[in-house]
Amino acid sequence: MAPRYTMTIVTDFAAAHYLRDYEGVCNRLHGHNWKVEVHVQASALDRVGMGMDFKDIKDATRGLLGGLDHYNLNDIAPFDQINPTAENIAAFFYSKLSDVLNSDVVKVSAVTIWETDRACVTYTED
Ligand SMILES: Nc1nc2c(c(=O)[nH]1)N=C([C@H](O)[C@H](O)COP(=O)(O)OP(=O)(O)OP(=O)(O)O)CN2
Ligand SMILES: [Zn+2]
Repeated sequence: MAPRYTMTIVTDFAAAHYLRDYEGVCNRLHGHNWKVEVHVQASALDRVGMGMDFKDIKDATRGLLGGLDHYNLNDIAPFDQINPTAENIAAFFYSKLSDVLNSDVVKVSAVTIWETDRACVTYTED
């Protein structure tokens, strides 16, 4: 069996949003403290014995958060064009983090966005 290690970090950001074309109160401006879980898989360890340093995953994720934290997401690309749903936010993080973290042995495997304490979306790709 080939080894597989999954590293997970959790961070968060606060922002406002509203949902376009949505029947319900969420079509009005409101805010969330979104929790962002990033899962990264490695098929081998480095010389230290890590699949990927948590710090590197957090730094990459927080680099993206800086562009969202305390903004109205509807004002910020791509959410000025696509709805800032948890699904679209999860796909956004997955794509951006894959660009900077993926290598021959490491791959972003999933991003989970918790919109509230009781509701989340996980984005993965086959
Ligand atoms: N599949 C999705 N459903 C909903 C999303 C989403 O992104 N993906 N988003 C919303 C709204 O943004 C809303 O703010 C969150 O709704 P909800 O989970 O219902 O939040 P509440 O805390 O108000 O709900 P409770 O009933 O108090 O649990 C809606 N749906
Ligand atoms: Zn909302």
